[in-house]
Amino acid sequence: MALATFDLAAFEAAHGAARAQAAADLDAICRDSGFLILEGHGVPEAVIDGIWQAAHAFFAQPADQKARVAPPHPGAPYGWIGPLKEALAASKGVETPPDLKESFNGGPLAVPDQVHADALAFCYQPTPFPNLEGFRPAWAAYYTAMEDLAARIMRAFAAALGLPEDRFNVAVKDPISALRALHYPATAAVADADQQRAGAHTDYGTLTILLPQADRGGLQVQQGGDWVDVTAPEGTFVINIGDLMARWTSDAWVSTLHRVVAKPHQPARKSLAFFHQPGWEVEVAPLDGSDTYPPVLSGPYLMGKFQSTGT
Ligand SMILES: O=C(O)CCC(=O)C(=O)O
Ligand SMILES: [Fe+2]
Repeated sequence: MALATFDLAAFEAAHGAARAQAAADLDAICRDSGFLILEGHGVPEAVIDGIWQAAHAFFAQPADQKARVAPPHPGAPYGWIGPLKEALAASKGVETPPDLKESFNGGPLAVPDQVHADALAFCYQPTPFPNLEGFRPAWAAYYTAMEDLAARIMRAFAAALGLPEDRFNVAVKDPISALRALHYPATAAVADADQQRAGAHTDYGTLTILLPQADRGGLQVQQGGDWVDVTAPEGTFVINIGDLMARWTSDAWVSTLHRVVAKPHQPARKSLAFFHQPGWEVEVAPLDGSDTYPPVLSGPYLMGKFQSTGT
């Protein structure tokens, strides 16, 4: 499926009717598919090359090395989550075999001055970084670039919803976003129909910035009951709406079901997913004042979702 494209730099540079048109186009995409290709993102190539190098070097290590940065206790969110440890479909209440993947996960780079004790015990746990030369600076540079990009997209989202462009500023202050490097090993000769590389799920937060490995397919989005293949041209990101944006917009915007399909004899694939999540205590309630969804607090909501997927 060719996803619709949104040029962020062009939106930011536009004035008057052109800006309103770009915002209306973005609104239509978010109502229709909830997935888009982002151009004009401005993330330097060196930052992207750096994180790819770091991810390749990390996953190439033997399992016992990777295990040194496993989450320090059950339920801790960051570090290396080894193969067959997570089933994303479980977040939708669907029982499947575990996903065919491993991941390295990291949280906010700094702890703000005043944080809730639960936040400190969950999303502000330190990320256990591997002892690989260059890994940590490359990770931090990419994480920072993603935070900045997410804040810019949230301004465009506000415009698309006909709100003041700073409407989500409070949500992007002290965000508790997570960056996840994913590795899906090459698949075997036989695939179990129920087992995917990442089971069908929606993302939990406001928006996800995904960078799939070029020339490796597998990401599929559900459209009209069918699974449709998605690819991203090199130099772009795939952006999708998460559940919090659907809650905020009373389902006017869609948090679309997606998965990474497993088929026999696939080569290994990697991706980088940045999950933007408002600050721990940000309340998300329908912007139209309706009772489509009860209000939730960003942090506890995320924690509940996260805990549903561990095996
Ligand atoms: O690897 C991908 O392309 C998508 C991963 C994904 O959807 C997720 O981790 O939430
Ligand atoms: Fe996802």
